[in-house]
Amino acid sequence: METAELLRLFDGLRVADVRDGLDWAGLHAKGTVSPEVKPLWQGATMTGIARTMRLRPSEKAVPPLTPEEYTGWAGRWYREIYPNKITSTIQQGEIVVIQSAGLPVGEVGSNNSLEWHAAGATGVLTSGGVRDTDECIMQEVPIFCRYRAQSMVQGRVEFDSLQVPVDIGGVLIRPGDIVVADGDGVLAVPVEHAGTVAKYARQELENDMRGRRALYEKLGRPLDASVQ
Ligand SMILES: O=C([O-])CC(=O)C(=O)O
Ligand SMILES: [Mg+2]
Repeated sequence: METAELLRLFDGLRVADVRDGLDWAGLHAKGTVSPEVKPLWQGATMTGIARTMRLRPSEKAVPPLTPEEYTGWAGRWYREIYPNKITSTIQQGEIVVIQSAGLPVGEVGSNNSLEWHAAGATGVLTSGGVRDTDECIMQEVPIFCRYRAQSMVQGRVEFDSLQVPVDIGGVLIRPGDIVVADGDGVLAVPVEHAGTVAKYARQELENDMRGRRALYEKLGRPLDASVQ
């Protein structure tokens, strides 16, 4: 299925609906990412196609360096050990999905998340840390992460690979799978089940909208986008 068609199928579906769709498709045990992975800011939502990157902890020793030497050494780390291979590969409607090295490091920050967004990514999902969080929140790129962090990557994290299956909060996410995230957390739909899952998720959403719309009317409450 084409990206545009997949995105159309999942357009407007809440995490709760997609969870139900997975159940209806017999996938009770699949999809739900650990609730430790949360939106960085209240109101963040995103739906997109996974473009994955795996990072790994480094065991390279940091040599004794003067601050002047450190500038060059850190720059080399970003060129040689942690090269930015992902930005130029991003397609419109994708979500950058990062299997973190799992260290107290901000592998995602206000700069790279905005760069990925400018390249077409709808949002960012990481099993690890984010830094520059106040700016990330101000920039309003949807980011879902496990924790906040402070450190840069040099001396700590190495690039491993692009477009490999990754583990995000106990869920295997493969390149091309559909990621849906909102205030209820994150889930991933295996792409081969996308049609069935979206169909029953849509049925759940429409039933729910009808039910809540009737309650809105009974309460004399003005209708909003969630019920029409
Ligand atoms: O420099 C990094 O690797 C992460 C970061 O702070 C940013 O992208 O803003
Ligand atoms: Mg930064």
